[in-house]
Amino acid sequence: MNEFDVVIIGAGPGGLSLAYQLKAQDKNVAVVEENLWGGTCPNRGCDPKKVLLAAVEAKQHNDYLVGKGIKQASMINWTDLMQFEKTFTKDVSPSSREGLVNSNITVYDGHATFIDKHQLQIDDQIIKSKQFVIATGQRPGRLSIKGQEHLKTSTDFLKMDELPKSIALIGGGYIGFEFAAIASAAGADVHLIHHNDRPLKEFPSDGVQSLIKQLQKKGVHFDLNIDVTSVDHRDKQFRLSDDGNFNLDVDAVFVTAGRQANDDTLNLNHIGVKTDRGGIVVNDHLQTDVENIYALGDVISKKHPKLTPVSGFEAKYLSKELNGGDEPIDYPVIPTVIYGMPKLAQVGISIETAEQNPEQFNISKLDMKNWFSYRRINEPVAEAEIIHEKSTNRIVGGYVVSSEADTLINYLTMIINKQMTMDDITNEVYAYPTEASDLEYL
Ligand SMILES: Cc1cc2nc3c(=O)[nH]c(=O)nc-3n(C[C@H](O)[C@H](O)[C@H](O)COP(=O)(O)OP(=O)(O)OC[C@H]3O[C@@H](n4cnc5c(N)ncnc54)[C@H](O)[C@@H]3O)c2cc1C
Ligand SMILES: NC(=O)c1ccc[n+]([C@@H]2O[C@H](COP(=O)([O-])OP(=O)(O)OC[C@H]3O[C@@H](n4cnc5c(N)ncnc54)[C@H](O)[C@@H]3O)[C@@H](O)[C@H]2O)c1
Repeated sequence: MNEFDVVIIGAGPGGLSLAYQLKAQDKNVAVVEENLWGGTCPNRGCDPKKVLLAAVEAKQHNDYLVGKGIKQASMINWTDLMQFEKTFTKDVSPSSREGLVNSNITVYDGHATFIDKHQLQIDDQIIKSKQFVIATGQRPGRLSIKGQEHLKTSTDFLKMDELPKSIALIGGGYIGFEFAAIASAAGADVHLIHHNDRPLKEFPSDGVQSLIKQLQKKGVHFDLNIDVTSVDHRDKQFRLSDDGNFNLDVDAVFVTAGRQANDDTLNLNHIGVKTDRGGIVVNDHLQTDVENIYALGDVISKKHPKLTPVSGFEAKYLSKELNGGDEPIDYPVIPTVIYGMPKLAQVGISIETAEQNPEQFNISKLDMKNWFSYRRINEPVAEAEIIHEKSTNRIVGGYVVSSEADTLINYLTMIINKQMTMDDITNEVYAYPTEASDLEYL
């Protein structure tokens, strides 16, 4: 029987990053993966999505300047775009696996389940380890409704060779908004269906309203307060209905109503690892209720967003923790972005908190549309709200809606984490004219 110091279950960004860091400490490490090596982000998540978005960004930047130096609006060819996307995804799994093998990290292909706290079953093999790290991520959630077998997932969306003429997305979260922006720019008639009137509830409502307005201008239909209860397949189309008068016929339906932690097929209850609705329960050392078993990334139940760099941060933390560290994990502020054209990004203290504490915080509302950076590209919307702490004159939070929101939010993240004051920011010299040289106006 093979015995290891640490076995990592799941070869996503979190598990892979940890494996290399532990190997660099001379630990005897194995990684188990049941599906594609590299995990969600590079195979069926962030990266293929952002390749599709490249065409959307190029199209929109072109179209903003029609009549201002550009002759005509451009069109996306979905088939070509998808072929380009596949050049990014096709080698990820073999090369991720090969990278581990070349670094003398043992790899196992198969589904892992625990026999006890020191033994793992992988199909018909059993391996032993002093410690385990569960890094099994999440999978697309399903909807228990009539005709649920007709619902496609985000994984299906990111590999479809042809773009359906009409698409429904059920669930107004990150994935629903991003796919709506991509599919509508590529020419599909898109319906985003949400069960209440507050999609993207973790984002500030003014920012969400601006984003919705822009997507509506591009033809996206928002069907709010609709609880879809059935999907019928008829005449090559799918009819979505609720228990009232809502009926919609489309060519394809995708469920984008949340993701489900991969914690339910590892035999965790049997060995005493606790889970809740959000995933595996860990303490502030990322340790489960079983002392030699840790967990990281999307599979854990946490208040922090489930994102690739957060899994990476937790992997870095665990590489120290499993090497004798004993500090609790201390997360920096984490930026979140809804990609599209425009993008919606936020970081730090929420607008809601700032509004509830006016003695502590100032909120500046900025309409940036006429700033040189945005006028130059003739961008129809560029706005932000920035929160300053009165006592220190420091930026502590904010959100941005614009095509450059991701760049600006990363600057804000650094400014907040490094506790820079407005004087610190304006004392730097930045390349001009750029989003960085705009920082002095915040
Ligand atoms: C459509 C989409 C777009 C996204 N876009 C972004 C983005 O723009 N930016 C961002 O930061 N994040 C984005 N995310 C989220 C990001 O992909 C995840 O946060 C990240 O992949 C989590 O990494 P992880 O290592 O925790 O888990 P994962 O990447 O999910 O990896 C877990 C791995 O464990 C394997 N596994 C599961 N169970 C077992 C088992 N029992 N035995 C063996 N192996 C097992 C799985 O097959 C998988 O490969 C997106 C996600 C999706 C779905
Ligand atoms: N840009 C990024 O960083 C990015 C992009 C995509 C995904 N992700 C990650 O993946 C996770 C999952 O994304 P997601 O969009 O699937 O989930 P989500 O949790 O962000 O959003 C799901 C939405 O669907 C709604 N919903 C639930 N049930 C519904 C129903 N029956 N009908 C209509 N609406 C319903 C929920 O209220 C919620 O607003 C995100 O939380 C994030 O961690 C990140």
